[in-house]
Amino acid sequence: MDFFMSLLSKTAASPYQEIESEGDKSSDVVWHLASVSHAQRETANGHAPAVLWFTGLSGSGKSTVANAVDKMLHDLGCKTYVLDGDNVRHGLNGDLGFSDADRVENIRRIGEVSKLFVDAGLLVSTAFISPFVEDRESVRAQLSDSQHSNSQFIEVYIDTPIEVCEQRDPKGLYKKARAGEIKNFTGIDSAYELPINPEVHVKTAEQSIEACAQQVVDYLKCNGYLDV
Ligand SMILES: Nc1ncnc2c1ncn2[C@@H]1O[C@H](COP(=O)(O)OS(=O)(=O)O)[C@@H](OP(=O)(O)O)[C@H]1O
Ligand SMILES: Nc1ncnc2c1ncn2[C@@H]1O[C@H](COP(=O)(O)OP(=O)(O)O)[C@@H](O)[C@H]1O
Repeated sequence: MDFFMSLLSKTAASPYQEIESEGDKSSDVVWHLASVSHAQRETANGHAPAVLWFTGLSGSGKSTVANAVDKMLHDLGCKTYVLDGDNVRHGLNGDLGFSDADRVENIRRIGEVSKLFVDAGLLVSTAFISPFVEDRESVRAQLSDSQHSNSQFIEVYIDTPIEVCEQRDPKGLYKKARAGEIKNFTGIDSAYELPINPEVHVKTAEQSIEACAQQVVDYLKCNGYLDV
């Protein structure tokens, strides 16, 4: 450690940057600047980083379309990853349930994780109901203070009528919710706030899974994300 510190002290710029403390948080926490720049990562990857933020009801098709998009982008040579509600709730967010407060915390943590993936240069797809406008906009705001010309937050509204979701019912959850066995179920006794101006609006009841995924990839192509 001493060896590295002495090396660092010989370099012109310090890799440490003080950050303003919020409230009573410790001001002893400093930000360590990265030695590989965002531009270097973009050049190496051949694409810009971003989060494709899929939002929609349970059964709307978030996971299905997100994974289809992930496969298409991977096949194009992009660095990608999918963060899925069902998986993340087993690990990182295993302590959270489905009250409004827990959903807010769920999305806050996913927002932070997404930001790290974007910082690492990836095209990350997230598949969470994320029912509240304020929380989605908060993640958007966190990803807007970058040096990139393109926005790093792309909201993908998976728009599927609840009747269709309920008919699909891939996990049998609507049936349980209607029977009163699951409380606070989104669209039944818990709110879903519609996206106001999503970058991509996908109607899964009107087109195939492949066409839905292609619509998202086309957005990236048309907006310069894949042309670095
Ligand atoms: N009460 C209730 N309401 C909604 N969904 C429920 C509930 N209980 C369990 N599940 C299952 O959890 C998945 C949703 O988790 P998310 O993390 O995406 O939810 S949220 O964004 O915090 O609202 C959701 O997955 P998807 O079907 O993939 O959306 C369900 O499988
Ligand atoms: N065009 C489509 N887009 C996405 N999913 C579709 C489509 N048509 C049918 N489905 C089916 O709907 C279900 C969606 O489930 P899932 O992707 O788990 O939704 P969510 O992640 O939103 O809960 C899957 O069984 C999928 O095969």
